Amino acid sequence: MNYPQIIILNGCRGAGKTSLARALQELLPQQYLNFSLDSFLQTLPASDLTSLQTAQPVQRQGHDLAQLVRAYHYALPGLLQAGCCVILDHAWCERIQKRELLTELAGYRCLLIGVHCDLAVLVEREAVRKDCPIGMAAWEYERVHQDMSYDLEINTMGISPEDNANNIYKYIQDGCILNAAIDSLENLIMLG
Ligand SMILES: Nc1ncnc2c1ncn2[C@@H]1O[C@H](COP(=O)(O)OP(=O)(O)OP(=O)(O)O)[C@@H](O)[C@H]1O
Repeated sequence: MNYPQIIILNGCRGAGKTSLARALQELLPQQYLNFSLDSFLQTLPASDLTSLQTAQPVQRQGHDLAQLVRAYHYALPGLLQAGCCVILDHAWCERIQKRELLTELAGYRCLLIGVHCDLAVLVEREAVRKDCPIGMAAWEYERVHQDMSYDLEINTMGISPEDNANNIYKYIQDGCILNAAIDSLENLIMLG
């Protein structure tokens, strides 16, 4: 089977991307690494990570969140060139970050998936978490799917991560069409 080299799950914080990524990793016969910005943030000094998660300024010299996001994107071709398959999850909200990600992935077989969930549910899920500032879900909700087109769109409400993973696997087994990453990149370049 012609598996995608990279599966991107783009959706708001709390939409269920990590749960879906884990279910998909278990289901797929091909091994995929689950790689997210959190994989990078976990390498920060613990107190800096706590500051980030509570929307406090990080005082330490050299801290640059935009640089970390760039590093996250730039690391991807290295993983793919080494032969790894990757499930990537994040809420890409800024046009420049969407363009940077998709530029790095041009030329790779990329399955781009939009992960949706109603705002009211996102706000409920956000309220019980301790690792992100309140209000981020609503901010992301307005931006995350802007200017993007997807190969596949899924909703995490009323359907389990395992069932959504099954639907994605079926899409891959049916010889999935992988046009959305390049279509989205062309659109983002045109928008400037
Ligand atoms: N399909 C689903 N149905 C119901 N609840 C779900 C579903 N998927 C995830 N959840 C719940 O929603 C919460 C957030 O899930 P998850 O961590 O997977 O989201 P996320 O999009 O990866 O968030 P983040 O971007 O912050 O890592 C968790 O409590 C999880 O149990």
